[in-house]
Amino acid sequence: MQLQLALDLVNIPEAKELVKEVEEYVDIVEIGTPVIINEGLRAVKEIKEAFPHLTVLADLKIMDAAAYEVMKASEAGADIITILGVAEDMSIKGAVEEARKQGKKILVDMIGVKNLEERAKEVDEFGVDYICVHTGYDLQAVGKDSLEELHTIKRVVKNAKTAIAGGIKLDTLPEVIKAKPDLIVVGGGITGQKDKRAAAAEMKKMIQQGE
Ligand SMILES: O=C([C@H](O)CO)[C@H](O)[C@H](O)COP(=O)(O)O
Repeated sequence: MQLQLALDLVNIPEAKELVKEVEEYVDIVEIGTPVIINEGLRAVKEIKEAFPHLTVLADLKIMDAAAYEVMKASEAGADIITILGVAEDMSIKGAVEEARKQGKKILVDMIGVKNLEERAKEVDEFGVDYICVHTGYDLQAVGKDSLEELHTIKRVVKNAKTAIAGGIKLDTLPEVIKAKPDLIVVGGGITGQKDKRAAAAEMKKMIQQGE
């Protein structure tokens, strides 16, 4: 199980400070969609240059023009790029093909997918690297989480790695760990804490103990 730090509500200098604080405990650093909207792919480039040893994920949540956007994120230094599960099959296949050319990986974000079981099976056949269930900020605000959905993809996904994102905190992490996803994405559960390093260290310890 790997731990991904999601950076969403920061600018580039703040992102660098944050990564410096917790890098020892995280496996992947996500440059979140809001950061890319604010700063562009320059954020991916600067973080990869500052931390070349870390795996960097660009959370583009691609919906269209997939091959082109995967190419651009790859050029900026992203190791993993996200596309939406609700995108067209052609787009997801195009993203995978371009990622293979570039030596990168594709994570499919299943946010908003209505028939999760059916779509996860389909997307899994396209050769994607990760399938991620995700409760976005707007549904987190009304108390939703993705634990049930994680159990669903764990059951039906045969090839890709499984991942979960959305509102995971220290107190909800044990239930997530029990379901054994390959990747656990945490944003506010680390970045919103006073002692971010301690939160990341504790999460990493819990994940390692759960393996
Ligand atoms: O993808 C995300 C969200 O859509 C905003 O871009 C977050 O990175 C993801 O939800 C993880 O962050 P937390 O929910 O704060 O853990």
